[in-house]
Amino acid sequence: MTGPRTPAASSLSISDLAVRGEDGRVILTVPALEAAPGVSLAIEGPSGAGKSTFLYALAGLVTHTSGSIRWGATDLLAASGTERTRFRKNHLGMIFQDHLLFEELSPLANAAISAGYAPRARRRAIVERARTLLERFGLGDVEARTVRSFSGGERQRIAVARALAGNPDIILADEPTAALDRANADRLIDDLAGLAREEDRTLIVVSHDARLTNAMQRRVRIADGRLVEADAG
Ligand SMILES: Nc1ncnc2c1ncn2[C@@H]1O[C@H](COP(=O)(O)OP(=O)(O)OP(=O)(O)O)[C@@H](O)[C@H]1O
Repeated sequence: MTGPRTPAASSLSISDLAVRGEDGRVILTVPALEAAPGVSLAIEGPSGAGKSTFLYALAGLVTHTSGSIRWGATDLLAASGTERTRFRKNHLGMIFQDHLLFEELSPLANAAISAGYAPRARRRAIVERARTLLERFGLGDVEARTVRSFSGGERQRIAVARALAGNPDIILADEPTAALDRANADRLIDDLAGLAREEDRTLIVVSHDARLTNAMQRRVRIADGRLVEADAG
């Protein structure tokens, strides 16, 4: 028996999106954007163009919006605050510029933080996946030290492990390589792009790093607060 098909939560469809700032000024418009589940997509554009605003909008974290952002059957902008929170918990992994790690906790406790509010049956899997990801990212001492004593690059990788530990369908990342030297950036790109590809996750990154944007299947550009397709690949 097959029931009615619901679109995968990670298929994205945007129409007539406008985001306003606190002063009422429109800071971003996205006339239309469609992305299939499992795609990797780079968002490029000059500083102040609206890239971070777009990423926050995709996570349902902005107010003063009109139009629609659909992830599968969920219209994020029409959803209540509770529904948005639930959607984020169930489907999104976010890597934002300020990592907001808990300084007093170990890398493992940080990476597995979502286990604390996940259903009991999922907790062990989250902790184990967090541990596996930290190992894959080359981090030692994952329980012995607090994150305060880890370097910028290591903290970045802990933040990535945290975003991925809950097995999200959708990963949103804002300048994930910004604080890293070339070697660490390249390693993170391989890890992030590799995991997304192997596991068929939708990955959307904002970045000025050409190596990272070139590793994505599609690139779009935001210029003067408006999203335009740069390269449909
Ligand atoms: N809540 C807000 N109210 C008013 N203006 C805002 C608000 N949020 C962002 N802006 C403005 O909107 C513009 C886009 O900001 P955003 O952070 O999205 O740019 P960006 O492309 O990510 O830039 P960067 O590459 O420098 O991080 C900026 O001019 C910013 O000051």
